[in-house]
Amino acid sequence: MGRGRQRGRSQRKHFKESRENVWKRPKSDAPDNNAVADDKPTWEPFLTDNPNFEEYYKEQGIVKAEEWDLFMEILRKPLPAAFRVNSNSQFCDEIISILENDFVKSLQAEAIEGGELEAIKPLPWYPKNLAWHSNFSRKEIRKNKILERFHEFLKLENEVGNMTRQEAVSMVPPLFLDVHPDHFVLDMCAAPGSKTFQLLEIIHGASEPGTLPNGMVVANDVDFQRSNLLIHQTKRMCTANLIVTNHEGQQFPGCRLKGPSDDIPINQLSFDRVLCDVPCSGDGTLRKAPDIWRKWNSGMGNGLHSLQVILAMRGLSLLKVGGKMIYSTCSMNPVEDEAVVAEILRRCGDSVELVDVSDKLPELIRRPGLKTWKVRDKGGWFTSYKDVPQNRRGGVVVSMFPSGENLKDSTETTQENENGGVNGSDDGCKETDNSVVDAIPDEPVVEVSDLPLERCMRIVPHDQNTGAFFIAVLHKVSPLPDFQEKPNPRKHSSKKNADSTEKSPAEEAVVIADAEPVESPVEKVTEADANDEKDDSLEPEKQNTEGETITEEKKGGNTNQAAGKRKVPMQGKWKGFDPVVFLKDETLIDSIKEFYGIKDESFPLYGRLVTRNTDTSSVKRIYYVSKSVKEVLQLNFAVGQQLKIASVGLKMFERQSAKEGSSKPCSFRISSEGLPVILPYITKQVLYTPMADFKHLLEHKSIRFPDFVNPQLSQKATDLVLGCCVVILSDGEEAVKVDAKTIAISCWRGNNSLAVMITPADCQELLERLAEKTPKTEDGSVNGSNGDSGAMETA
Ligand SMILES: C[S@@+](CC[C@H](N)C(=O)[O-])C[C@H]1O[C@@H](n2cnc3c(N)ncnc32)[C@H](O)[C@@H]1O
Repeated sequence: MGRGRQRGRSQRKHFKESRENVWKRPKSDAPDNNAVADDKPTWEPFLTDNPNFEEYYKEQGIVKAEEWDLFMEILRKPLPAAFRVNSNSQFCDEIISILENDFVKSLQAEAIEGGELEAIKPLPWYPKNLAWHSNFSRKEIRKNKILERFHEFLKLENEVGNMTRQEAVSMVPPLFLDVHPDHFVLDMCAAPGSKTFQLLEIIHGASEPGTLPNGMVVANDVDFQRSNLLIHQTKRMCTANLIVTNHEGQQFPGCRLKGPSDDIPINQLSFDRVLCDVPCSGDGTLRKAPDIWRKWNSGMGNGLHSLQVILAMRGLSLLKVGGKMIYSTCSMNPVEDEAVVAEILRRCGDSVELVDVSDKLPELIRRPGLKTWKVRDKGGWFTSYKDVPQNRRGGVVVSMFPSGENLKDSTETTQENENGGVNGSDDGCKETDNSVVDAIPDEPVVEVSDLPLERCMRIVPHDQNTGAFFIAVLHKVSPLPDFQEKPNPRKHSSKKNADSTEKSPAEEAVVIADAEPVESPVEKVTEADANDEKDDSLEPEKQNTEGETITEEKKGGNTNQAAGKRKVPMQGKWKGFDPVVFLKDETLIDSIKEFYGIKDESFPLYGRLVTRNTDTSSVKRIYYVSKSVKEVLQLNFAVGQQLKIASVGLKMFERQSAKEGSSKPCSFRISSEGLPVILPYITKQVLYTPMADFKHLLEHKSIRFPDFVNPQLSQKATDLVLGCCVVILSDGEEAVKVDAKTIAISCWRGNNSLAVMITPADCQELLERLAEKTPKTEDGSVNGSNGDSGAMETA
């Protein structure tokens, strides 16, 4: 059975930031206030004008003068929807085939009606026809009756993890990162997680069923609520190779052990690949988030520049020598793009190169990075830092300019200004030979960078009917200058309080712009939801003699709980975060192994199971972690829990609820999320079921033992021990070898019946896939289901 699907998510909640009416706004927002006040909110299209925006980008020469009108025309049009098929899904080929053979044709008439030649088509630059562009906006797909079947298809496949709706240009950065399955990858600003999902797909790309890659992804985001979107997003992918953390990227801990340790294979946290997809003004997403038209001003980009520089610098310092990092934004603004890349190249000297990737993905139309640009603030335009009056130097910093130098006073010793930008070139950085055209004293100068910034890429909307994006590929060729390796001091914090949810206007715009899930039922997230082992009181952790923070597991009752008080969860020094605890309770682990017939040599459980509760007796969920994640967790314990972990591993076992009943030998059932990974190793509690009974089970959610179509199955089902079992679709009732195409579901063997333990969406999706596999009879009906529900008993 393949990965990339999750059957049985519980507690689905709806994402409150619904983006319905994205192209409408309340009339009260309109500058024309002549509208009569009315209790009823009235809606009108968003304004798609902003003179400041136009003036800014004309002046920057972002596109040639003759292209300007087309650039603006396309920017004002709603963004066509794009989506990706999950390459790890066991139904990947089937989904692509449905797109190619069904929807390409069936939607064409509607596309022609709208003046387009094609309704949907694969993005030519994305490998293996996995990514698709549609000529309909998201709103059209939602509202147009003729597109209803397509809409339902997208919704369902997105929900079960077979597809992801993602803006086309946002799919680009992971493709340039050159990730391999054994890489340790850091996604520094990861929420809501569409690129993390892509990175995980690549990491898992070559794995056989039941095997895990050697690599892993650490997905980090400072914003707790957005991290929960990310957790939800990546749950749709069956992965034990992910840690989600919640740090300011510029402070991301290096977890460096002071001395070598025989027990811990790695002695610091460093990465082969880093994705630094920074917070930005987001004007590349104007077509998707037209409210940015109203909010946009040049201060948004200026205000983020210094944070972007220090995020990128921290990314590079966490990168291994020989590793690669992508710096990307969904902004067109050179102050957030080329100026940041230029500054990090200056700071890193010869240790980092900007990679020329012009020969990669030739079908992707992009433009070279700019070599010259200007800086604007309320005071006007500046072509050089020397022209910036003293009273504007708080907001405009020298690193925003192409030379990165205060040309007039370049010999002066200058200091970091309050925004964290660096004045002058005496910050220990290599001097660059940026040229200055027309550098006559007191005359306006045009600075042109001599750094190879043309190697950066800018994707503009009118080249291929997309949003805009900026991407730079960096290669660390040697250690950074010493002083650049350390995390940035707190004064560079992006927020006063790292855990605060307060946002600058620009960050707010980002949140709106890239909160990808629109109508998908993404969980509404709260801190309590994320730490949803609410009943679990937690033991304070103890320090062992080597300074290791340890959490003790107790076999007895929970004394804190007895006291009737819920303590604030505590993960080492991190308040509000449940602890991460390696499960060491041998009795419990042995009972699981015995019940499902798992041999530890083939599928190690010891050392690979973690919980979020110090008290084993009240653990509700047990997570499985890959060897790579285990090693990072060990290192993290050894360095005093520097990582603030929001989520880790793959939910593998869940305590049976009272509703399900109890199974004496083992009180943990296999979670649908974890099933694909453990399936090849389960030798007990398995029922091999031919198509007719398998479909019957999915259709009716439960079968009473006498009602199996195949009478031998009645006996085999009765022979299972009361409790969780796994039903595998097979040709007969005999065991089959599990492979990537094996279809299996978690079930519950009750007193008199067998019941599925997967969500209705998962049931529906499986039934649709199976209908495609089932030969049709002459009258066109589908074979393999007896259509007779019989009397059912729920678990
Ligand atoms: C452009 S979005 C990232 C989009 C994401 N890479 C994706 O593809 O889904 C930028 C993210 O940076 C986060 N962020 C803002 N400041 C940050 C900081 N100092 N450290 C880490 N993340 C930060 C925001 O919460 C936001 O989720």
